[in-house]
Amino acid sequence: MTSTVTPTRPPATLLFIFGGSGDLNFRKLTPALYNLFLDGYLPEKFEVVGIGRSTYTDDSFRERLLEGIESFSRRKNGPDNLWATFSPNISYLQMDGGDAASYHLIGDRVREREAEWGGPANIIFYMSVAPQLVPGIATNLSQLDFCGDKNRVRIVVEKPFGHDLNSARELNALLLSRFAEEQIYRIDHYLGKETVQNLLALRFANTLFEPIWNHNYVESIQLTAAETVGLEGRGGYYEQSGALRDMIQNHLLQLLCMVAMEPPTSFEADEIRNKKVDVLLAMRRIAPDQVDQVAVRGQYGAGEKDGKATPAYRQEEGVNPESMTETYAAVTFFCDNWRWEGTPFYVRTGKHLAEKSSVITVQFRPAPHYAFPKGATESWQHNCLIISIQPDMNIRLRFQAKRPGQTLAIDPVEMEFNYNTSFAEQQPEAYETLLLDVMAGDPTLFMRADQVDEAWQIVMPILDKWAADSNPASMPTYVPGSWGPDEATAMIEKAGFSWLNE
Ligand SMILES: NC(=O)C1=CN([C@@H]2O[C@H](COP(=O)(O)OP(=O)(O)OC[C@H]3O[C@@H](n4cnc5c(N)ncnc54)[C@H](OP(=O)(O)O)[C@@H]3O)[C@@H](O)[C@H]2O)C=CC1
Ligand SMILES: O=C1O[C@H](COP(=O)(O)O)[C@@H](O)[C@H](O)[C@H]1O
Repeated sequence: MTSTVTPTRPPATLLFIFGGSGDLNFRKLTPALYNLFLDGYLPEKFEVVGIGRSTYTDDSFRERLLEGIESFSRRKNGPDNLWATFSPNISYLQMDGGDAASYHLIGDRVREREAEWGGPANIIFYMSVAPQLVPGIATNLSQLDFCGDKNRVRIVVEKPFGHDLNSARELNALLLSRFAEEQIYRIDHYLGKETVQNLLALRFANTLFEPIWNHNYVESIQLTAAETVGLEGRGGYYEQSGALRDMIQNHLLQLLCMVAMEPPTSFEADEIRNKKVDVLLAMRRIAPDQVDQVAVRGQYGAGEKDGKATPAYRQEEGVNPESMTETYAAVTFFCDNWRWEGTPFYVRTGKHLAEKSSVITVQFRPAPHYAFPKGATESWQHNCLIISIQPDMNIRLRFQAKRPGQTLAIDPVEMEFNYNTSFAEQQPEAYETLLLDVMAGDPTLFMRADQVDEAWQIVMPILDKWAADSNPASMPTYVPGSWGPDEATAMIEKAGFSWLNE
């Protein structure tokens, strides 16, 4: 989060990307770095070193990265082929992250560059590799004599952060035995999205909402992250993960924290993170015998898209034909504190759903009394604040208005704020914001160890209950292109609500 008004350029930075030859760097990291360069945010002295076992020369590596930019960057190559100016700052280091003996190559590179730049630089190690490689790489890095320097050495750890509470604790313990907490940047890319950061502005830069932002006025809150895509070739990963681990334990619980947190007294990283972790600490723990009442899972069945048959999840490549991995999850959470006691938070996510849509809907209570004549309120709907995170980026306030004419009738209408019409600026990608924050040493939008731990504690009873069920017939299914399994509808309707597909 850019806590200063205009970010100053970070100091000289040497960024090593373990997994430089991988998909994440190709699709997200280098495009983000290049956009930062185009916008003038990168340090004047800057180098990226991609690391992997594959064979590349510096030139062939740069060529591959340019392909990624042409395919995936919001700006492509940009004006005047500035890639030709930027790409000499990129090089490739062929090494195996598990081979401790080769880490002197990193030490050599740091010393060379610092000698050339005339002083110490920020050194960032981005772990864009499978999670099982992270402990070994972190251990090997920590042997380098400069890695204890808290002021200028940082490591960035990609998701998934652990597979469950125990493995997350082990990973945190390992990292914290080698690096200080302030050196560890645990990425949750949702927190880098503009519309997610705007939740803080919406809530804490306005007086309008705060008086009614509590259980007295808010009847329920829904958080949805619906995707139309399926596995996109990540069957091997997803089969070990599932919707609850992949999206709810991290992204959606982080969003919930931003919606539910108390006002911070400052924008200091730990102040924001303390307020967020307070929400997690207050969340009602789910007893094993309550799981079926508050959580629903599902798997997509076979379907059709654009006139072509699509396979059921269990027929996807890399997926067990009797898989018990959920591609949809919906959970009812409660936050037991003064502000939110009794207000349910309905959270859901899934693959192959009807729409790509991440949206937060705050539904307010009805007025205590409607004095209008009978029939006038037939079209009445709840007052709602609908916060669209993506792909639409807008905030809508739904309220009632009198329909013009001599008959007294009220209809729901909306006021809308839309990023595209209100602001001329382009939206930076989440990874642009997050990479700039790492370079600037601002951890506000990154997860602290205690946040990760609490989030795992909250979902573990559900994961344990689901893991204990090995009967393939017990997994609810849903039609691709729908809004999920009927069981999810039943869960929310039993409580007197319905899913809002806004
Ligand atoms: N791709 C995405 O969109 C997203 C990915 N992530 C996370 O980012 C991380 C990377 O994902 P992704 O890029 O998709 O994975 P890939 O499988 O595409 O890339 C893995 C990378 O790890 C490198 N690697 C593997 N073994 C070693 C080793 N022993 N030493 C050095 N490098 C090694 C590979 O390089 P080589 O084979 O050359 O050694 C490759 O560059 C994962 O944790 C993933 O969960 C998170 C969110 C989104
Ligand atoms: O972390 C992940 O997020 C993506 C969805 O991200 P978005 O920015 O497109 O909403 C999801 O597809 C993926 O499974 C998950 O690992």
